[in-house]
Amino acid sequence: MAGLPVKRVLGINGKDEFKAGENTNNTDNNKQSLSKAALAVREENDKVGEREMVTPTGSSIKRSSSRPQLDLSKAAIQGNSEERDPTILLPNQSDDISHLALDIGGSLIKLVYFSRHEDQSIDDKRKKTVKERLGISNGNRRSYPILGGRLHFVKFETSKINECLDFISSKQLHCGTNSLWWTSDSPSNENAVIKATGGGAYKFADLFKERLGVSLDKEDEMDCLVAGANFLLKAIRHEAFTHMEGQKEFVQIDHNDLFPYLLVNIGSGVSMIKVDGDGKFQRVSGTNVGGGTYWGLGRLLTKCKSFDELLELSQKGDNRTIDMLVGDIYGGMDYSKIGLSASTIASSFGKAISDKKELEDYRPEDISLSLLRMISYNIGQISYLTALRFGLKRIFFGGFFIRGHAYTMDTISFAVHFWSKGEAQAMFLRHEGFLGALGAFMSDEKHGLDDLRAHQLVERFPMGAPFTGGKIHGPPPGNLNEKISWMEKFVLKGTEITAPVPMAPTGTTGLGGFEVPLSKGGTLRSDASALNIGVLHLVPTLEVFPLLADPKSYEPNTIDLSDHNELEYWFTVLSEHLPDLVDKAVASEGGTDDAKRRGDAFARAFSAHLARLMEEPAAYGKLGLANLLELREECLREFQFVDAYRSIKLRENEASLAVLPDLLAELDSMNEEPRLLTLIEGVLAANIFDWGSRACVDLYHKGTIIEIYRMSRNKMQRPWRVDDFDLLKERMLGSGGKKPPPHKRALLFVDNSGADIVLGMLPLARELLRRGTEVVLVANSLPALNDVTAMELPDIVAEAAKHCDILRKAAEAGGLLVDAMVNTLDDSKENSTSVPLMVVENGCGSPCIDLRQVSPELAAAAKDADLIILEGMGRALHTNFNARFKRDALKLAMVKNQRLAEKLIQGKIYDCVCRYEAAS
Ligand SMILES: Nc1ncnc2c1ncn2[C@@H]1O[C@H](COP(=O)(O)OP(=O)(O)O)[C@@H](O)[C@H]1O
Ligand SMILES: CC(C)(COP(=O)(O)O)[C@@H](O)C(=O)NCCC(=O)O
Ligand SMILES: [Mn+2]
Repeated sequence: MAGLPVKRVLGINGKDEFKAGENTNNTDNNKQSLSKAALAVREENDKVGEREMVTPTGSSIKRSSSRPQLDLSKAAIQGNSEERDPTILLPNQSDDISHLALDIGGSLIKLVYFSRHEDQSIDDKRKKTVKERLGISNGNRRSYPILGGRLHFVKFETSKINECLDFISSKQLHCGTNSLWWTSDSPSNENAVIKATGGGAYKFADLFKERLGVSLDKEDEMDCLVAGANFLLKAIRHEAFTHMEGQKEFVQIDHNDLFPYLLVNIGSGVSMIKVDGDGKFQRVSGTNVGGGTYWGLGRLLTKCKSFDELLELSQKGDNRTIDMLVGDIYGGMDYSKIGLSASTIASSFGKAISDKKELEDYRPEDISLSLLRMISYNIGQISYLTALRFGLKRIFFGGFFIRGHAYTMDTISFAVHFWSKGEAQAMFLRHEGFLGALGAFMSDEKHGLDDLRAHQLVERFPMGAPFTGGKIHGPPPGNLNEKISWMEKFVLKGTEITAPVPMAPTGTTGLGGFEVPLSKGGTLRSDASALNIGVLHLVPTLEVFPLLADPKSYEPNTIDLSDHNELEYWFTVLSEHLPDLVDKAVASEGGTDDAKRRGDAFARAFSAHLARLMEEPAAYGKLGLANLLELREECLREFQFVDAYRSIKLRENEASLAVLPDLLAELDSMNEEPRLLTLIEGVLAANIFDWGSRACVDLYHKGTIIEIYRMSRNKMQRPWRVDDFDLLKERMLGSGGKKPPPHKRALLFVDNSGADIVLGMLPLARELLRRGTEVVLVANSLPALNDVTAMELPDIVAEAAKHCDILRKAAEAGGLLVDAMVNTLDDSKENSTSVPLMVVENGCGSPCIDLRQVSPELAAAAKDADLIILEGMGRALHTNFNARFKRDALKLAMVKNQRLAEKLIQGKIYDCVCRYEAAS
């Protein structure tokens, strides 16, 4: 292979070939289906109407955008029109059909609203052919009452109900509630009804009628709490967690073993509900000493202006100055006979009776902590006693008193653990205070949420989340421009988002005693930046990959970032990559001022996410490396960078296609056995073209695509670090003169553009086709780094097919060449006898793949597949390295990171993995 003739040499960074910002967008978002990734892209309002798509073959296709069009009628500038970027109000712009439910409590108003874009999926001819081949009917989508959309969570202080009304009004959330919201019926405001629960549904009914013209349809509060909790516990994978001594751990809830449990909702007051099933429950207890008590009494005693201020004070407090401890009574000794340590609180605020001090003589910090401990501990204890009374082992705590606050949760957990002697377990819910609002939302008929399963929900964390998951200050950002302005103003000035998170104290156990909390920073993360619940995307079409050997125990991530060293390492890798990524992203959008501004906002937003996760790795649910890599792509899309590596991909495709004929000729001159080896070597060598790897990007400065490819090939020395080639060879070619039957259908999860797909995976696909194996190329639904997408692949295949009869016939048979003009080697258009070559999208927009959430096309294609080939670091190492399949699986990757090589395969950078696992 070293002698591979090179027809054209294209420089990786050659200026002639690559003009930053050239407008050759062939990767407009995939409008062929509503995959999870495609839905994410539609999240943001995009102003692109029609785009011209230039394919690698040079043909230009007009495609109408899948994005909603803006309704500019009655557009007006808000505020000062002299400003450089004044806010433009689009009163008639409404690309969403919304639906809203409220929980108006004594302290807070919780709002859950649903939005969805029109169903704009387009089934083009090519896609139809693939669907026909795979036996996918369009009918099944209609069986879902909901077509997909997003659930948003917002809260307001009840005392500021006008802000809430303004929010509803500005987002027009009250419109459309009267129409069948899961259909596309046009919204109307006449006799609109909003589902509402909580006391405020009664108290503020007239105000809603007066201000918004809507009636509140009241739902029972307990019904709603239970419905909300049951939904979250069944449908959200990382919803419930334990919190002990500062350690947060997500609990996998088995749907079949959820009931009975005790639900403790700590709002202003506290409700304790024994839950036996959906709609089966009884409010068995409660206490009037709750969140309202802490906030109310705390405000009187400390003069704090807000709940957060009070909570923040507690972090600097020392309750020993005000609480009477066992040691105070026993002269510094434990009362060990009954299991009480000297540091156990004997009497909350007990010291205040014997001292001659007045209120002013106590530090507000100490008062706040004493109060927080008193109330949390008391609730934990009553909860346990209630659980004991009904024989319940599991207690879930909700309500906004908890507010994700480590010390509060630790105190409650401690009480439950202590009194139950470890028998009962306290668990907390990530959507803590939204149970009632969610339940009210679900009480609407035909919402369809009941039927949703965890794999149909994708949680995303856009920077709008401070507004959706947090407290609203002023009008919500209506579009990207407003969001960026907000980021510039607030994120830059305030350091809220990167502010330290309250840490739980370590070593809080003892015989019922607690030490003083060791707060890590002085400040509590402000509510407005508490990004720990995101927007829930409902994607009913997603499916679990059917060939997973054990879907229940499947964990996509190989690298668990709950290990702090690991997190720190990847945090640094991603931070260092950021400036280069921003450059590429900005260039991909023409390098305009607007693109620069968006690039800046993207960098700030992603850095904020990283900082947040460094402080609290489990803030968004269980964190693995795949989540971080996906978050980066989502964040790019949030700031409308559709495809940062577009030009690079095009250039590399072109360079690789130019040398493909020579590679194919050389392969054809080989015997079967060396050919198979050369093909696998080729895949591994070509996997070096990875713009996500720092080491590889440095390498690209040193040569042309073809030089690097050739160098990489030359270094291919067996045995590879993981080398199951002989097993693969035996399965493919047999041994002792016996020829095994070929695989029926292979799924090839492809990775990067350029050499990787053209010189690596396509030749391997061709070999399989030649042997009579159907091939399905599985590619990303949306761009991620330089990964090839399902949209781009048909044109690449069409180009390659010009040079290869096998590929051409198979692509024709697979319906891939329906609209590409292929300069065929064979003019006759006889019916192809070839097995088909097809392309399906995987439903992802990330370098990694979570096989619990794949596109329906991929799931259908998998049914007849008996070989799975996963290629690349993201798909085969960072994720799925340990995944077991029901069919034969081949995992191929070059390890382009020293640390990963050491950790995973005890090797070094550029080592290769060829892991073959026969069906299990
Ligand atoms: N920003 C906030 N303002 C007021 N109270 C808050 C805030 N954040 C958390 N809380 C706490 O949450 C409690 C309200 O919890 P919630 O579940 O909303 O109950 P309710 O439905 O009774 O309002 C308050 O009493 C207070 O202890
Ligand atoms: C993002 C990637 C997983 C993509 O790799 P691929 O799947 O293309 O082989 C990989 O580039 C990566 O892990 N990059 C970060 C590590 C580094 O810069 O060393
Ligand atoms: Mn890749």
